[in-house]
Amino acid sequence: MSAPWWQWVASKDSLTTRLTVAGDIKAFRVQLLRQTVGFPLRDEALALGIAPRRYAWLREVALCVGNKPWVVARSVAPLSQLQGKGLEGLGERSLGSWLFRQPDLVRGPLYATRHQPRFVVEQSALLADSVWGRRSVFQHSGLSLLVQEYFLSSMADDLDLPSR
Ligand SMILES: C=C(O[C@@H]1C=C(C(=O)O)C=C[C@H]1O)C(=O)O
Repeated sequence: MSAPWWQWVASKDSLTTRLTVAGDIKAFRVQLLRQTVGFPLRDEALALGIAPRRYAWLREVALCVGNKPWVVARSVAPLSQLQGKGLEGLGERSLGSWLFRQPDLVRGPLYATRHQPRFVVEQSALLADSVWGRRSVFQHSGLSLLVQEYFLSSMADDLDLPSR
């Protein structure tokens, strides 16, 4: 991985904040693609340490800067752990902004991937064009939340980042 990409992929602070800063005067916006209850994918269940047939909260978003999707993200949490967290009504507000306000937040290791995301295929405007992907599990008062983020080539173009 090139050094400029490492700065993005390996950073453990809020991606929402980083994108807001990098976008400069171009507006940052969370576009909600899907928020639903369902079963996690096998590898997601494994990452969370839960059974694959356990109901989970699934949230998919595009993080847009100046109306262009720079990152697509899918977050997964066991439904039973979400009680009282008030995340159902999050809508187009950033999950990251909420997470990083939690005083007891712990972030697990980051894992990088060159795979394309599997969740946005039906969104033609976002047709998987990921340069790097990553995932990590956040822990906050009994909640384990898997966040998977894929950095898209439109971000590389706008920020003049290398191809990988
Ligand atoms: C984890 C963060 O949250 C971001 C915001 C998300 C959302 O609103 O669903 C999802 C993943 C992240 O890209 C962050 O900002 O670091």
